[in-house]
Amino acid sequence: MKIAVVGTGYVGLVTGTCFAETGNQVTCVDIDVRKVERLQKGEIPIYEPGLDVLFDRNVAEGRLVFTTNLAEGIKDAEVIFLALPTPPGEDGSADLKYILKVADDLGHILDKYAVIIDKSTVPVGTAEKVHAAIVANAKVKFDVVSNPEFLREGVAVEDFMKPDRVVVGTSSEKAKKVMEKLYAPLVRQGNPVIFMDERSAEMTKYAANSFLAMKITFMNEIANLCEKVGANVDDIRRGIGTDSRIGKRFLFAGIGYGGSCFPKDVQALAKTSKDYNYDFRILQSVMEVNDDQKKKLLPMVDNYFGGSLKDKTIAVWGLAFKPYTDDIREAPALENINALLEAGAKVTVYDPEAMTNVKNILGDKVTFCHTPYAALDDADALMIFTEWPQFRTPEFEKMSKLLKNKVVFDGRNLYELETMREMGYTYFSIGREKVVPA
Ligand SMILES: NC(=O)c1ccc[n+]([C@@H]2O[C@H](COP(=O)([O-])OP(=O)(O)OC[C@H]3O[C@@H](n4cnc5c(N)ncnc54)[C@H](O)[C@@H]3O)[C@@H](O)[C@H]2O)c1
Ligand SMILES: O=c1ccn([C@@H]2O[C@H](COP(=O)(O)OP(=O)(O)O[C@H]3O[C@H](CO)[C@@H](O)[C@H](O)[C@H]3O)[C@@H](O)[C@H]2O)c(=O)[nH]1
Repeated sequence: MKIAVVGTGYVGLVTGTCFAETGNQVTCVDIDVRKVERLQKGEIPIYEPGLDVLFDRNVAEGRLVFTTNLAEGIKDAEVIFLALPTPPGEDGSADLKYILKVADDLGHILDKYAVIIDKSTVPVGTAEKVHAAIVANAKVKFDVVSNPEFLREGVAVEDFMKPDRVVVGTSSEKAKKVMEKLYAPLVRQGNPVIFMDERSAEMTKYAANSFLAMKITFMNEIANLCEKVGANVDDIRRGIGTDSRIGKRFLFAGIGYGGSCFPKDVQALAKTSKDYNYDFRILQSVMEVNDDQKKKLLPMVDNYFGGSLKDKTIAVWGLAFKPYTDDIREAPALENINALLEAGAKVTVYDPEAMTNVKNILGDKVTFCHTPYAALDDADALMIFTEWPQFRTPEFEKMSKLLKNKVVFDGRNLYELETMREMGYTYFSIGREKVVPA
């Protein structure tokens, strides 16, 4: 099949590469000239594990090409994916300007039937808006389908190639057949392609993300209560996660959810509810609790240092919003670093993949270090925001020699309380008792 993917970011590049891998001829289109130049040279602009192998193979075999020219990119395409940004507008709603601009362009240049696929996360009613924007100028027939994406960054290739399910919203039999053919190689193990109408497909995406954000937030509230009543949230997680009705995943309490999706999608669903005069109370609480959770460690640090962080040096491990990505959108680390800087602290940081992106925002306001240990040298305390595997079993003896105070503020519950006690650390984590040296 000949496929065009418009927007070559985290979703578009993974979508394009994976569909090339299943034998399709894919052209990825992006307006970012520098990005397209890098892709044409064989460079992947994002860090996404496993993507390079598929990318290299499909570029080498000529199934994956890149252009900045939309008309050239969609020439002869049977399907055209829109994998464009939908950032929050000022009122929290998803901003559709990128999608509707491309839809308008498509209306002028479509010269044969194609299925236009909304892959971006878009509010209910967007497929109709995209249809209207194209039809205003189109000389040919086309269908607009809603096909939300559920991949997670860091495991995007695996999620895309082996999806739990594929959701397709369409009222067109012709488009349905095209979508069945397209996804057949990815659902061979029996995972379903679930067909529904466009509005339900659009809503399914927001329901999934909001539910997961709520699940995490529930555990964060349990964690906060655990601290007060003297219980351990990790035990609670094991105790309830083994109930198959609850499930083991997405129950990890921590420093709040971040990333490019959960925060904006919960906000956008709340805005949709408001637009339809429905008071979606749980969503309001989820957003409020998560905002507080992200700042949770700061008063503990402040208290530890007697109410002033002026001239203290705080080492930070982990900048990305989660491990195995370089993405720092809505990363809890950033908000905390800014607060530390405002309070007069110096900050030294280490992250295996996300430092370049942070450098673009913070410049020389913080010190970037080449190893986790270099960040600890002469620091007054360590804060942890991302559970990169290399932070899980550090050399505690070495850490003790580098740090001025043996104190760790851990937003990801990486260490056993017993270990920290034995090593003589003061250790603050989430939803577990504070460890103080005997
Ligand atoms: N990142 C994820 O994990 C993820 C997962 C599922 C769904 N989504 C949704 O997918 C959509 C895309 O997200 P993303 O993270 O890939 O975004 P992104 O910002 O990484 O990529 C978007 C790309 O679109 C390009 N673009 C903007 N306007 C364009 C135009 N007129 N023509 C061509 N290209 C244009 C940008 O240059 C950029 O490269 C969003 O709606 C997001 O909510 C994201
Ligand atoms: O038990 C957990 C699981 C996750 N998180 C946090 O939740 C955020 C999101 O994590 P994750 O869902 O793994 O990453 P994303 O790549 O943002 O993926 C989410 O958002 C995507 C974009 O819509 C969807 O496609 C995915 O299905 C959905 O999981 C991160 O800050 C995590 O640290 C927790 O705090 N506890």
